[in-house]
Amino acid sequence: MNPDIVKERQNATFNVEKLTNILDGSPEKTRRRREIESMVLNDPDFQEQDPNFLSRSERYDQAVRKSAQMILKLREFGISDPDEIYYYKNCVHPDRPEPLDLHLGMFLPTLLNQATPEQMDRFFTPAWNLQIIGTYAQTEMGHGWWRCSQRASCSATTPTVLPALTSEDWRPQATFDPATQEFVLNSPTISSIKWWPGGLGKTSNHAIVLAQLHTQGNCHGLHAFIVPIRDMDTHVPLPGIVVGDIGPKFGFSEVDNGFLKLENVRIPLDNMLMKYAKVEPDGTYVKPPSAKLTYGTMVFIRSMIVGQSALALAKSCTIAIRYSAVRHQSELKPGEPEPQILNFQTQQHKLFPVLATAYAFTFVGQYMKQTYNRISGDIHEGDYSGLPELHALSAGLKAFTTWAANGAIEVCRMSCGGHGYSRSSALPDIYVEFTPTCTYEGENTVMMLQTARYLLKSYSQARGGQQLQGSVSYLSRLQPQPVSAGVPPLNIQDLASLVQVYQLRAANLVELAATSIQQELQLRHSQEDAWNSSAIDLVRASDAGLLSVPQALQVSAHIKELLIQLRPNAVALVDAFDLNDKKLNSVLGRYDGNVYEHLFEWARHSPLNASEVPPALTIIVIIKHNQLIGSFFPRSTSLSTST
Ligand SMILES: CCCCCCCCCCCCCCCCCCCCCCCC(=O)SCCNC(=O)CCNC(=O)[C@H](O)C(C)(C)COP(=O)(O)OP(=O)(O)OC[C@H]1O[C@@H](n2cnc3c(N)ncnc32)[C@H](O)[C@@H]1OP(=O)(O)O
Ligand SMILES: Cc1cc2nc3c(=O)[nH]c(=O)nc-3n(C[C@H](O)[C@H](O)[C@H](O)COP(=O)(O)OP(=O)(O)OC[C@H]3O[C@@H](n4cnc5c(N)ncnc54)[C@H](O)[C@@H]3O)c2cc1C
Repeated sequence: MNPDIVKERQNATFNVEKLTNILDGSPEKTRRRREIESMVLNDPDFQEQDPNFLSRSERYDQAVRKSAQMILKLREFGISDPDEIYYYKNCVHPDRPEPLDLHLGMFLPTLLNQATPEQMDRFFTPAWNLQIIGTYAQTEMGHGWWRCSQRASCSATTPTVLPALTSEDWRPQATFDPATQEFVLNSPTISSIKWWPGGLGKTSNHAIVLAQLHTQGNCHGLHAFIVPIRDMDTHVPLPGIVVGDIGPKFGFSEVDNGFLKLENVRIPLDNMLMKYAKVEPDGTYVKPPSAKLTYGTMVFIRSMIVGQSALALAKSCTIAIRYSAVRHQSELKPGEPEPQILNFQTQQHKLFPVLATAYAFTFVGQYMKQTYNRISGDIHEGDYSGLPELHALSAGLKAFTTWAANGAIEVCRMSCGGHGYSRSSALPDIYVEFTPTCTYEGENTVMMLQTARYLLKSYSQARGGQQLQGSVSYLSRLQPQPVSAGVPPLNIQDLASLVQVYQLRAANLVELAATSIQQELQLRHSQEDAWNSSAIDLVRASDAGLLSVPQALQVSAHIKELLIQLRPNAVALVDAFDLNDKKLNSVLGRYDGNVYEHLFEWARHSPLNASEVPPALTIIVIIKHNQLIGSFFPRSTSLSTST
């Protein structure tokens, strides 16, 4: 154990185990989490080669092998609680998305939420047993954006009358053919080819495909269809299915994100998910109680991503803070030993806010999950009243927490200096695997605009005298104040006072956006144009804060005090996240702090070190021997035979 890190733990002023129990929810939950963790981490079937030293295809193969083992073990150990599945999966594939994520995270949940009992028997049971492997295909090459309900322009005609049609007409179509009781699915244009779905490229044999429903000559907007894409025995693509991998990406190397072109693919009537909307055998369309129910799985994942932001931050600051406790640099005072870099105020100012945010997001993630479970329970009982708030909250928190975490991971990486750039630190991987959360499940700006839409509606209800409930109740209670009204009193030591100032600021910003829309409406006479011209106000918090200059200085001084208070407990606070070394997989973030010897050991495994003279360098040796440089170089291929 590194002596610095031992000393850090001795100096801590609280019981780490108790805090871990609070983060987990209870001592029993901590015990169970550790039990699951040891099932995976001590299981030889999950041994792996360090993916940093593998090619993409090797990474994919290794991930598929581990995922298949995972499904067998989940079954063997009878693990079926979604939280426990999620936890088990995160231990099997720490920090890395894997080919079955979409199957577990979106295919199964969409069936649970939108399939009829008959469809549950036909699809969910085999999917749970991994006979059916599914993905969720919404995004297309030309559009990530969909409308859940029918628009007047939605048409089933061919592209000969292009000017009269909108982009929605060129999305994938599912046209009901009553003669055969089948839907015929087509991707009418290149841009309507499904693009991005995880596990689609090579792994899945079924896809939930989102397409425009056409029946009896009418278009009814976006609906979900279960489409078999590969033969269940041979895994070869079925007729009319053009499918494959979209190629290497920034990260997600283990995942076969794919493309899918549908060419007159026929599926039976009862492959449309019909818990809510229905098509009768004669083609009659039965409306769902709410068109937005089609988007239910996205709300589920958005809610889950809030907790993922917390986990990514917890990992990043554990690595950076432990490393900062064992790394020594420079001299604070001439002649004295080099201090731990964690003693530099600037290092604390980088890392302690990240630590605080990791804690805050952990609790926000728990709140989001509880809210999701409560409101989706109501929805299952037929009460849809909570849906708008759930949508606005999950969209807004998904965007806010992923943006914040995305930036903070990079702060942690840079705070580790050069070693943060090495893949051995794990920080580059955490970043590349996390950053697409800002894009997928709804691009963040688009999600913020959805939340803004809800806030503006709530604002106008509050101005109309309604008493609002839930997360927007502050809009009923607070009267937005013009900046000229002066600054509100603030006690920065008092949480209630801080919350009040935040609420007032939020109310002011909503008012600002509403005013902008009103002004734009007078100029542009179209609600949509006025909305777009006010989008910056809608999305971005304005620069006008509510604090006076002396208050802002007071905050700054208080932050410095807090840094000093936190310093002795910094390592203990990250220890409380209880991230096992194998799960963290970071040379810099090791629990024992023995960084340098393991950094050296790790580097020796680099494939480039497999031989002292890599084969490619033999050409240099040959060139040297023959003293062949300059004009001879282009003919070097024939030179190798000359020695
Ligand atoms: C027994 C065992 C059980 C086992 C279960 C298994 C569980 C196991 C769990 C274990 C988990 C394992 C691991 C999981 C890991 C998961 C990793 C996942 C990786 C994810 C990869 C990414 C996948 C994707 O990206 S999928 C594609 C996502 N795409 C999007 O998100 C597109 C975004 N676009 C949209 O949402 C829409 O197009 C939108 C909202 C931008 C515009 O739509 P529309 O035009 O219809 O809206 P508006 O006109 O603006 O509004 C109309 C109206 O509707 C309201 N509204 C919009 N959306 C919603 C919604 N979602 N819900 C409710 N309401 C909505 C909107 O507010 C408007 O309301 P008004 O009242 O009219 O104002
Ligand atoms: C790693 C990864 C995995 C994915 N997995 C899946 C999957 O499994 N299944 C699936 O269906 N999809 C998947 N996706 C696709 C993902 O859901 C989409 O990329 C995402 O919804 C964003 O859509 P887009 O790419 O069309 O972005 P765009 O909407 O084209 O966004 C580009 C820019 O335009 C701006 N913009 C767009 N619309 C508006 C607007 N109305 N107002 C203001 N600004 C706007 C955005 O803010 C952004 O800056 C995945 C994507 C990634 C990166």
